[in-house]
Amino acid sequence: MQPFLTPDIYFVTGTDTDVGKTVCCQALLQAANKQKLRTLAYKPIAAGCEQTPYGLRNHDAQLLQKTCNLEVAYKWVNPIAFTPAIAPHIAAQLENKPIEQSYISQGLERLKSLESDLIIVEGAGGWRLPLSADETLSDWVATQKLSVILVVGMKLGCLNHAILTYESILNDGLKVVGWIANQVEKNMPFYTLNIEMLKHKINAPMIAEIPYLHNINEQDLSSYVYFNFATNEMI
Ligand SMILES: Nc1ncnc2c1ncn2[C@@H]1O[C@H](COP(=O)(O)OP(=O)(O)OP(=O)(O)O)[C@@H](O)[C@H]1O
Ligand SMILES: C[C@H](N)[C@H](N)CCCCCC(=O)O
Ligand SMILES: [Mg+2]
Repeated sequence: MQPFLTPDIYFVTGTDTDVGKTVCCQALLQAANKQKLRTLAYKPIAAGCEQTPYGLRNHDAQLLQKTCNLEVAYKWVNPIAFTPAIAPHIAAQLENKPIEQSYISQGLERLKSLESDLIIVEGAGGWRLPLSADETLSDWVATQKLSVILVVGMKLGCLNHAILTYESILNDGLKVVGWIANQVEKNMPFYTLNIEMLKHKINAPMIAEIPYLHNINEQDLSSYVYFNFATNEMI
């Protein structure tokens, strides 16, 4: 019998909230699915949920749940859900449900217990997302020693945000395995010069470049990903 190998796990962060982390997680999962890997997704914390007969549901988490190719219950993809679309630590305070790092870890362990090749973990907000007055989601990523993928939402101001985020991840002792240029604007002025500066500042490959597309969450984005998850090499 083949031994059960542990999956590769990537934590996907972004230069801010709303920069396309979910879109990029979908693209990465679609690429890995085409590469015949068994994929899972984890969105440990989601703020901005709808009440349904089955419980709270977050749109990002539902998209990730349907994009990965192993079937798992919603709760396994998104264990911590808050109704208001606000900073999660504030939602946690309002609802008197503190965000425990151990609970986030348990959720990841549960996914790791399934036979998969790849787990894509989507953060919430940007790198230093507070979980409480004293803890951030990046603390949890550091305890798990996860490899990080940085999504840059290509718009004016992204250079500063990308460089600060990249430096923080390295200072936290973690590896940035790659970054993604996500075109959140149809025509960013001097797009190519911005990409050049990011390539100069970030010592990791640009593993995907996603164009601006309508109905992007419904599209197959796998061809915009230049990373082979089976070999961990650029295509
Ligand atoms: N390349 C793109 N082309 C067109 N629209 C995009 C693109 N990338 C993202 N969007 C749109 O921008 C919005 C934000 O994207 P997304 O939800 O993926 O961001 P996020 O970083 O995951 O946000 P959050 O912090 O809430 O998780 C969505 O409406 C999404 O459809
Ligand atoms: C509600 C939103 N879409 C995200 N899920 C949460 C973003 C929190 C950002 C917190 C902050 O850095 O100010
Ligand atoms: Mg998202």
